[in-house]
Amino acid sequence: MANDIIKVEGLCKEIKGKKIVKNVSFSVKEGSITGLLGPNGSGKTTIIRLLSGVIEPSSGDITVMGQNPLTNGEEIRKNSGIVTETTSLYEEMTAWENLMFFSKIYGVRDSKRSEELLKAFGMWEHKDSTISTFSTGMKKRVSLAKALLQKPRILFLDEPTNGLDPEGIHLVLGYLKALCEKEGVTVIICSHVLQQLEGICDTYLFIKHGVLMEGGSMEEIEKRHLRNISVDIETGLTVEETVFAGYPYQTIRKNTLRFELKSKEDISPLLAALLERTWVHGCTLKNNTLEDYYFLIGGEINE
Ligand SMILES: Nc1ncnc2c1ncn2[C@@H]1O[C@H](COP(=O)(O)OP(=O)(O)OP(=O)(O)O)[C@@H](O)[C@H]1O
Repeated sequence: MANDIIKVEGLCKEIKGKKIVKNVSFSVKEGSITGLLGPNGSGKTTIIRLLSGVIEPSSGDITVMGQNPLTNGEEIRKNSGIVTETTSLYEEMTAWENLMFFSKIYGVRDSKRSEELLKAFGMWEHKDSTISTFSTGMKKRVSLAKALLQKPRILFLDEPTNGLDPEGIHLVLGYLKALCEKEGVTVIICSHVLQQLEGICDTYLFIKHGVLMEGGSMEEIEKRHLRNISVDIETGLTVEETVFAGYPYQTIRKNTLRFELKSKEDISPLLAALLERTWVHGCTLKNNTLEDYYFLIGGEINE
């Protein structure tokens, strides 16, 4: 079992009399990918800044890699990579020159690391082009390579997919997940676009108005919150009723019925009953996405 690389207990941050982070507690396992999810202004960036020691908490305890960010922020930042919304690359230098420049600053002697990272993020063939000629997505990939140069133990990513097209998001998150798994990097990734992180993170933390509403793996969240489920089934069933085999349904479109079930355990007997009668070509759960849970839990929270 991996150890906790980040521990946060009763964290509060007030800025100019406004409570931004409210009594937040969580821990992060080394080598895991954690998604900090919430709408604009919910406090995600503030939490990242508190963890990396850029700002001080009003109260509460934080331990990152066994250190207190307040007193050992420098040490934490030395062992972390960070990608914020601004790229922090030199626009008039090439991708390669940027990585060579930052390698020198970080004390990374072997240029093989830059080569390996540019290849991992699909940027090797563009290494000699200047950053100013790159699209947002290409800049983002070089920024990620830069953040990973010194083999950080923790990678903080603040909205890393902003400005990327759907294909770019898929590629960048895919590369990132593979690389971090290989190198055992712990990743904290902030996003307000919940669907993008579905399937990427080991743990999800839902933030709303500075409050941590829920935290856990997708399975844990599902177990705690999935009550009734909606399932769309593509089938040839044509009976003019609203209940089949004891399960209520409505017709969504030709050959697609939406069943309302009490639990996932109902899916197999329902499909078996349908298959006895006719064909079934597909079955999709409709209300178990991250976003569904976020809104379900957000609606339940009583601040
Ligand atoms: N230095 C500051 N002074 C005043 N208010 C601040 C400051 N920093 C953050 N805030 C406020 O704190 C709240 C949370 O901001 P934060 O940037 O942490 O949210 P976020 O969840 O990262 O949002 P986004 O998704 O837009 O990046 C916002 O209402 C913001 O206006």
